[in-house]
Amino acid sequence: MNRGRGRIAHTRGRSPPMRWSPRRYGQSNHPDSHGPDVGVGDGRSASTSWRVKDGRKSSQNTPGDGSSQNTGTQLGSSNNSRESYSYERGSGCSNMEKCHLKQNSPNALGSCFEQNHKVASVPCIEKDVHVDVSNKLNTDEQQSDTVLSLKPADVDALSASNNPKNTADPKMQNSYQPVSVDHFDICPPKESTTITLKPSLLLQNRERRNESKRNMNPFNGIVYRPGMVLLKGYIPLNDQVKIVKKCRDLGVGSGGFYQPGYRDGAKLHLKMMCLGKNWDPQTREYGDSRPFDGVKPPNIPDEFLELVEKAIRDSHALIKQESKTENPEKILPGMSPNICLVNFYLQNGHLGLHQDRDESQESLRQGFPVVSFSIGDKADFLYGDERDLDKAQKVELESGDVLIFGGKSRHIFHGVTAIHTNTAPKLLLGETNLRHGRLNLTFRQY
Ligand SMILES: O=C(O)CCC(=O)C(=O)O
Ligand SMILES: [Fe+2]
Repeated sequence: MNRGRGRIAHTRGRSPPMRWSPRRYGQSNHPDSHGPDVGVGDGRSASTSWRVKDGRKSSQNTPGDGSSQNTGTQLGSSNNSRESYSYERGSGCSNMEKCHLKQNSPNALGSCFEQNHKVASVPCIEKDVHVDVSNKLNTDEQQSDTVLSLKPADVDALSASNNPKNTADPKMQNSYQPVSVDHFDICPPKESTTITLKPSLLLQNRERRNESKRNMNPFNGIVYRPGMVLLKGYIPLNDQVKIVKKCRDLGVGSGGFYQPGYRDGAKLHLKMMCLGKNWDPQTREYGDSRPFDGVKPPNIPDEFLELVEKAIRDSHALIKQESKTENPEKILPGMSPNICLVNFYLQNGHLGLHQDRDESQESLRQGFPVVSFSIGDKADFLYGDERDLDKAQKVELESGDVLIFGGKSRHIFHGVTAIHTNTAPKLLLGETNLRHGRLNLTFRQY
């Protein structure tokens, strides 16, 4: 599925205000509507830690009456940043015919979170626990190793444990949403039966020529606005390969990739792993370990930190040149990252417009930048001063690009609306076996 393609001309972020055309999204009335992005029942079970949410059975809701829905208004009432993702969640389940809960609403914003809307043949007891009986997997699901697989018996068991009467520990009743912690492999080993066609010699040569041109003639830097810089093609291919391999190894280990979700049960449409510190989407706080399994996130590899430092230095040189200022740090402060959020977007992955505001007050006040590495498939990155897609600008981020936003741009709303399948450099795929999708690393200083 390619939801974004062809909507808007790519104009390096200087595009006119965008218009989302609901009709292009089929039955959905909101652009951010999409299908599930978590694998469904392929027989492998995830090591999933289930905790009780609030003991209510969602089957008590009258289908379609909206009573089980969380609304953007509810979420929007808080100042916390990442919850704004939720505003961008779909307005309706794309599988309304089969969806047990029929959580749909004609209202455009935030009325339905498409919480992994798997269709259910048995009553679902949590909004995000649906069981797919359709046996229809989309491409992304087939690629995902992360599986929240529930059989009717599991649902019964969960239903029983979810009943407050059956819950031994009353404290558990307001505890964590289920988190799937099996380790998602961004570079799954090739199956012996898979025939991989090598990229044509012509294509490989073209990529090699581009790569050596790039090495001779460094990056192409663009200042989009004060404090926001894009370093096009900044990360050399061999460094991209190293980053992918490192993230792969860390991602399958302890503290590796998992399927994050919000407190209300909505899932982020990406896999995530934290380095340095843990960021918890359920509390939107940073901590030293992951609340759902107690694991301390791996350290940020030194090579990553060196690259961030260099990118900031080069951005300063660019700002100095463009703004004729002697003090580029005033426009884009430097920083020493101690957090790195690693996201992997499958083909239908995306991230709603949000601000990154969970770092310390001091960090935010100083405007310490977010430094973002893009690797793999291209993505449409949207940004603007308001949480409004119509007013956002778009920039296409490609493998090797580094985007930095700090200073006056630290609080931009930003998000990812589409991943362009099959656009990653073939050489990168050949060297790493990176799956289709996009790897994104954002570095911050707490
Ligand atoms: O994937 C991206 O480019 C942005 C990621 C992001 O905004 C985040 O992790 O907060
Ligand atoms: Fe962000």
